[in-house]
Amino acid sequence: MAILTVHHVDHTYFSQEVATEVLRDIHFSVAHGEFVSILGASGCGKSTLLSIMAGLLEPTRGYVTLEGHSQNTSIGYMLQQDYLFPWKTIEENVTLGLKLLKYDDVQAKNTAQQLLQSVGLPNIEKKFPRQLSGGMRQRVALARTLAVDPKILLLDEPFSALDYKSKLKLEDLVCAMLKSYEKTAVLVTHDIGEAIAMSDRIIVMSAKPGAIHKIFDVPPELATLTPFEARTHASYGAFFQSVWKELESLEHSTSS
Ligand SMILES: Nc1ncnc2c1ncn2[C@@H]1O[C@H](COP(=O)(O)OP(=O)(O)OP(=O)(O)O)[C@@H](O)[C@H]1O
Repeated sequence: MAILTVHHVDHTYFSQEVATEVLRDIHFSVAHGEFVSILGASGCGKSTLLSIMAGLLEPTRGYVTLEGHSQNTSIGYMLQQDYLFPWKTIEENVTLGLKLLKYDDVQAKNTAQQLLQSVGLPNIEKKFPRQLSGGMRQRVALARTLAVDPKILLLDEPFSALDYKSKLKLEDLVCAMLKSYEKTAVLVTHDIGEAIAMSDRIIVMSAKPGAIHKIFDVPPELATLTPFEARTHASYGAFFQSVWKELESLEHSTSS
């Protein structure tokens, strides 16, 4: 069953009387528990689409539904930067959303402690973001996103600022957490390997204006593995090539 549907969305930015058509007729659904990646060239409108899905931006045409209703409560958003508040402790950062949801202090602290433990960061509640590495901060951001128990997580290149090893480790952690909390996710990325390793389906977007060019089902022998295992599986290379060719064909069609 579809948890989120993007219904024929168009978007045009208007600035200083210049109209830039960024998205055209984007239509797709994401099933409960599914992991979908959106892959496309820089500037093709991926972040714009994610902002529309999160309800942060009103599309020029079309709409988004969450479980059949016009959205947008219960969506978690995780970005390239962790956006932790530097003056708040890790515990305060993770419990912030829970406080807004009127959790009492003890409940909020327990939830934060549990989540920090599951992302491999026990005993850091009283520390401040500046005392943590980039990878640790993104793990805190993941705990904060999951704390409010969103129905769907929207991930906008959350690993791109990390070193390669931290990125691979966080990919595995995110997938494990999504599985254990039975969450649905949509990831925007430039990284074909990351999209293959993490997803069940990959949406390839063309540019100017951004449109859905092709949707790949990730072969089940890869989709059922952890991201790290998928990257080293025998069929990874051939599938990588198919996705790569599709992106290359788009580049040539726009540059010719
Ligand atoms: N607020 C805005 N006003 C006008 N144009 C904008 C605005 N935000 C984005 N754009 C333009 O819309 C297009 C799509 O931007 P968007 O950030 O959605 O693309 P993207 O695929 O996420 O890019 P990247 O992969 O580089 O992050 C770009 O040409 C960008 O310059």
